[in-house]
Amino acid sequence: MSDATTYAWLLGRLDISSLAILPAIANPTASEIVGASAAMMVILGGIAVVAMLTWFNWWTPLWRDWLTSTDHKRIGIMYIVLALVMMTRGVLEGVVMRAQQAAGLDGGFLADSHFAELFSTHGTIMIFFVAMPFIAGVINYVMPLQIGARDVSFPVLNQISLALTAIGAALVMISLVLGKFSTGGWPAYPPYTGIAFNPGPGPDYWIWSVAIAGLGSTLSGINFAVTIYKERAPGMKLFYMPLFSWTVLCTAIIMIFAMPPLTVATLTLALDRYLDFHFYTNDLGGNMMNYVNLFWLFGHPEVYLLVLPCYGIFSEIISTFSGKRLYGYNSLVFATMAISVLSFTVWLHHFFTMGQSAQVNAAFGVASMFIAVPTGVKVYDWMATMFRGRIRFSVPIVYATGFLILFVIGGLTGVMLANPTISYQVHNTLFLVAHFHNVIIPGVLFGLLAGYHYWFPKAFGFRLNEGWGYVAATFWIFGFMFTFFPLYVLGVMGMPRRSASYSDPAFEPLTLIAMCGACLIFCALASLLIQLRISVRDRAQTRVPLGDPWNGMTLEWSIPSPPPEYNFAVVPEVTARDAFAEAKEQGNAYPQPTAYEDIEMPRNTSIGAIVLIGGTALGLALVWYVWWLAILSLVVMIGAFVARSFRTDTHKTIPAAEVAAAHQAWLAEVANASPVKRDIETKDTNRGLAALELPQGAA
Ligand code: HEA
Ligand code: HEM
Ligand SMILES: [Cu+2]
Repeated sequence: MSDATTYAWLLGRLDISSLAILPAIANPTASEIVGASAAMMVILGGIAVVAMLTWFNWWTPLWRDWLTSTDHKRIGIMYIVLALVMMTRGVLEGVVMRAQQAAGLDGGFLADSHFAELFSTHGTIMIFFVAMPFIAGVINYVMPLQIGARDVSFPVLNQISLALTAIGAALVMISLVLGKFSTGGWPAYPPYTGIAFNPGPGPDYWIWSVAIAGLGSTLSGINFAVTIYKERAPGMKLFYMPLFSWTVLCTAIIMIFAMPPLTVATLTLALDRYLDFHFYTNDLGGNMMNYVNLFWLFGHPEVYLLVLPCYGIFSEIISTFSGKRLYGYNSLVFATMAISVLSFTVWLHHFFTMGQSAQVNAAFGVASMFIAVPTGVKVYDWMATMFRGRIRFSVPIVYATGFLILFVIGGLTGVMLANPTISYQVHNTLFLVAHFHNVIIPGVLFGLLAGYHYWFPKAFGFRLNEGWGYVAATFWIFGFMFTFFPLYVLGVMGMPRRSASYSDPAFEPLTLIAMCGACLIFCALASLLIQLRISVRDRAQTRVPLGDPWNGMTLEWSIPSPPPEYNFAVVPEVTARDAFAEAKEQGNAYPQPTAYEDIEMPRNTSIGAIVLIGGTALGLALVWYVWWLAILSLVVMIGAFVARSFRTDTHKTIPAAEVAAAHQAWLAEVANASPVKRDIETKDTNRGLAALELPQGAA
């Protein structure tokens, strides 16, 4: 018996040849060296993190304050850190792909299969492990504060959702070091992901990372929706909610209904691969078109799930920095609802060319175009909000302006694609790639970055550096335009998406411009990192402990920065929309409470960490056929859940006296803050400062 079979029970199909670095040593082609360097970056990055945690003695605080925390704010921050780490990889992959295509006339430096792996990981990472966790993070941080809640409805479930998302991200990272990832694109269509075409571990990595993270998103959706229905502060009717919270509610409902089709698609694909089922094969009654339908039944609502909360972020930012209440609040809410419902009626526009009748195509084409109507309503509402506002041109509104101009272009090319006859011409060309980056980058990414800039002072008590903020935003906007506008032209010229190389020299100049654009985007990412570093260094000068750095209108600005664990010392009574702005107008922004009560908060728990470790082991075991490990990790996780269900001391009480002391100290700080100091705290830029009112009515 060979060594491999001797150890098969122990390591499944994992053996020394699975190490991604080895081929680069045996056969150092450019492609292998790029792959091996990426693997080394993951390994060295991992070692660096462990070394840093040990050197600074950060293991205990990491465990006590973060990994076991059930506080929605900390969970939100961890989601965002995860998203930023994964974004670094996603952007680097984008740059490498653009370099490959720029050099791709009759060749390039990457092997075809390596390029295929790159667009598959890039798409998967950007959607599932950048956009989704970033959104989940912002929602987690902001939504409970906006509705006057002390936490989400199910804090422990929240921790588990984060763990499930992190498992997916971990599996994609591990695939750089052990084995290869799928080559089937982010939708992982069979037959490319079928066992006959690709028997390796790649599609299995995709299946388990997406299935596990998708489960986390379903649970998050339930958690967010229940929180909004059940935890609003007294008096906060649904139509008093800030617009961001409204978009969260609609997104949560989309999550609840759109994630299950993805779960079904991934798990049936797994059944095909693991147990020789024939859902998506040509023989034995299978039909791979069913996969395509199921995937886009999820995939289309998914893109609105991503963009709706960002519409919410832009709504908050545009109104705050225009110094005006939102124009057309009701129409914005109804437009959000309309988009959520319509998002479930258009999935077929992703495969107009799959052979259904012209009538069916026409129906879905028209339905897709309908979405332009509520979206247009929103665009006009935002413009009307800015109209005659005293606009403070701070970093978040730079992103918002970039969004308004660029997103409309991306939306309009979407409407073009919704016309089946046009789709027949440009489907699966770079025109499509340009369309979706044109909606996702200005719409989703700019929204999240604007939100990051806007709420950062709330979360950490000091501002992000403005100068580097402008630099990053400018790089993003111009980098985006240089990278993706040429792709519209390339698409119309007929260059297919997902091509590692091409033979038509006419494509070359535009691919070169796109590569330069990608380098600008890389500079944008670097600027964000520099900005963070500098902001942390200078934090003493940019502190905003009073908690209202932008002259905000909603409840999250009415509490200290960073907020206490329980958010609100006394849960506020809400009597109107824009509750904090209203209170300021009435001179009652910081009321003196009549009494304080004990506050009950959930205790820390290690269940999330157990799920993280157990789930990662389970995922790896399934990918590599290590059955004993799969069973063991399942048993451990189930055991942990059973054990937890016996615990009775799941909550702790924060005594009223402690809450009162902290709150009174802060109120005194607010009251003592001279107008000058408050002015400094509200002075994000010098522009338009005259329009600012200082917080009034401090107790
Ligand atoms: C955030 C993500 C996002 C958003 C918001 C959108 C928005 C839209 N998308 Fe896009 N789309 C994607 C992400 C997104 N898309 C992705 C990822 C893919 C490809 C996936 C893949 O294959 O890998 C894709 C692919 C895709 C296709 C498939 C094409 C093909 O495969 O051949 C189609 C076809 O109909 C389409 C249509 C639309 C439409 C009609 C909108 C509309 O919602 C746009 C509405 C907005 C506006 C129109 C602008 C503002 C409106 C006004 C100013 C009012 C005036 C305008 C009019 C009256 C027209 N999209
Ligand atoms: C930041 C700079 C980015 C660059 C340079 C970039 C570049 C690219 C490139 C070169 C491709 C392959 C195009 C092809 O098929 O020929 C691609 C595909 C893709 N990108 Fe990006 N991208 C970026 C950001 C994003 C973001 C932010 C998202 C989503 C949140 C995203 C989602 C996708 C998806 C879903 C695909 C399709 C993958 C597939 O074909 O299956 N990208 N990108
Ligand atoms: Cu769609």
